Amino acid sequence: MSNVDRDKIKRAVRDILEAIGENPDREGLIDTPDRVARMYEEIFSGIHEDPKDHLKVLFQDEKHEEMVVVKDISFYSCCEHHLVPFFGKAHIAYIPKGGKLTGLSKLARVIETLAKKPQLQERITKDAADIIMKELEPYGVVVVVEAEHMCMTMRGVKKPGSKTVTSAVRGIFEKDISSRSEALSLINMR
Ligand SMILES: Nc1nc2c(ncn2[C@@H]2O[C@H](COP(=O)(O)OP(=O)(O)OP(=O)(O)O)[C@@H](O)[C@H]2O)c(=O)[nH]1
Ligand SMILES: [Zn+2]
Repeated sequence: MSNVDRDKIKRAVRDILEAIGENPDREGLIDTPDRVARMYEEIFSGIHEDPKDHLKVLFQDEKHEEMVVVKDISFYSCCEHHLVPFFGKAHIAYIPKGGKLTGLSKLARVIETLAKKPQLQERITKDAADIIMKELEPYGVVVVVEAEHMCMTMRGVKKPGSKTVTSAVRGIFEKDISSRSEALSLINMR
């Protein structure tokens, strides 16, 4: 059972097409409201998921207490101000504690779930760091997100190629400058 009211989206998209002066009944647009409804259901599916549910997979027997970095996690999200895409890469470094090591893909899944709703880049960054801290209770976590916002490139201020970089630093990384530098250099290593 879907949580999305597809018929309501279809009606709204038809209204928008009319409002911009298009003919929603012309051949090329006739199925567009339905396509947009299905697309919204897909790209906003994170509204109905809890990102922390991905972090229940733990490898408790592995006593790995060294840094783990998953970088270049590509994501697509939608800016909550204009409902146009912003997209880029997220990088996560954490130091697991007490056997709370999670599956690598689960870190990417946290980003994926957070991205699939109307969002702010800062909120994805901060929420990912806070959820990992709460669920995995690691020594620390660093999340860096770099993205291009289409509301700044295709319209408005029109600055194609401009990138926004946000970071959230938690736990040991807040105070231990050498650990933080190691995490950031691993993230920046190409
Ligand atoms: N902090 C933050 N701002 C964002 C994000 N995505 C879009 N924005 C900004 O949200 C702001 C909305 O500004 P408004 O003045 O209300 O809207 P606007 O008239 O369309 O603004 P312009 O984009 O400057 O034309 C813009 O500065 C966008 O660049 C984001 O993820 N984080
Ligand atoms: Zn925007």
